[in-house]
Amino acid sequence: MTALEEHSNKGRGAGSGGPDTDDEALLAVRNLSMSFHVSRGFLGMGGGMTVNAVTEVDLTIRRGETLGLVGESGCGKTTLGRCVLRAYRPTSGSLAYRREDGNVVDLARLNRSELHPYRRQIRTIFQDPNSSLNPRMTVLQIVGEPLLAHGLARGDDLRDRVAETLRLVGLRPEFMRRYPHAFSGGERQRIGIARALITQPRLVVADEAVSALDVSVRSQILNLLEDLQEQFGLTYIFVSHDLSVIQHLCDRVAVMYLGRIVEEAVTDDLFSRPRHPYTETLLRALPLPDPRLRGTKKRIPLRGEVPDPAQPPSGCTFHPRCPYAADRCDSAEPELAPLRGDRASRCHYSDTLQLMGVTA
Ligand SMILES: Nc1ncnc2c1ncn2[C@@H]1O[C@H](COP(=O)(O)OP(=O)(O)OP(=O)(O)O)[C@@H](O)[C@H]1O
Repeated sequence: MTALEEHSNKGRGAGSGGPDTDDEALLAVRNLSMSFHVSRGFLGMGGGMTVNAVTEVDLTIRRGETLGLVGESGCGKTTLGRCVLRAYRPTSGSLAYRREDGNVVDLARLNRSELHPYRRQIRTIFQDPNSSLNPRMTVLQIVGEPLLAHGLARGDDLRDRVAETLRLVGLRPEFMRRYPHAFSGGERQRIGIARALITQPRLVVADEAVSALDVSVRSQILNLLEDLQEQFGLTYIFVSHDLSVIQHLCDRVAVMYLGRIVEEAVTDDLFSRPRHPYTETLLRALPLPDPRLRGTKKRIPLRGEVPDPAQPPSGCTFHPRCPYAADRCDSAEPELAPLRGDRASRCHYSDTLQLMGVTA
């Protein structure tokens, strides 16, 4: 197998936000699964079990867009993000990444050295700016390190590029001599963003990138991310629990439940007309600042917990918590089926249910 796998780009449209032939697709995630083997009991003497953290995910990320990933804790958002970053090697499936020269390479099949050039193109912003920055490194070392690692700059050139990137994220270049403890949470997150952007990436995975910040700082960082996206044509995958952040920032949203995408839609459509019962209950369980949504229907809490992914329910995995579950739902597993209007839902009854709990 060669490092560069030309991808035939044929086929699967449903639930992928468009067919693979979409020239705007920067990354086409296809049939991607990631399982972990977990040992049980003292020194693993209780045997092992398999946790299917991500199951058969299809998702297309288009150039220049922000795709939101939402779902309760444990639904597989972080694992999916880490597969895209190739921090994990997926158990199966492909990650068809369109390179700058137009060729497509399957990142899922590359080994460590083959992945190296792509690591500067696909970067991450960490969640917690307090723990993700090495306290013993100066800002110059932290922000400049990826340039050194990729052999892109050194010496004065490196210093100049760090200064320029600090300016871009709203920090003074002279800050490069300081250590992380000298900065506030918001400033540290700006340092983390500078570190992610210094290699001029094309795709940025931001996993709960603003959730550790105060509300006022949060909106400044979100505005910064939007400005940087506009300036550099960045593509974002934005993972968040916070639906108001997702609603504000994202062009499209994919909702995950127990490792699978259960609904995908353009942000406004998803928030105003959810088509999967899980999306509807998520929206109705959480307070939303959008006045269009607030107070239109009463809030209902989500019933029960997310089931153990090592022992998922039969049929539709959401059926034990679904307010609309019917007989068929506990035996037959629904597909992620395309609906009208560039959206998809994994529910037997998406076409017939009146999920209008959110808007009047
Ligand atoms: N390294 C690992 N080893 C074993 N199980 C794991 C590992 N990482 C994640 N899991 C399991 O995979 C499932 C999905 O976890 P993941 O962290 O991706 O979900 P999440 O939606 O990002 O949750 P959160 O919002 O809490 O981060 C969970 O059941 C989790 O316990």
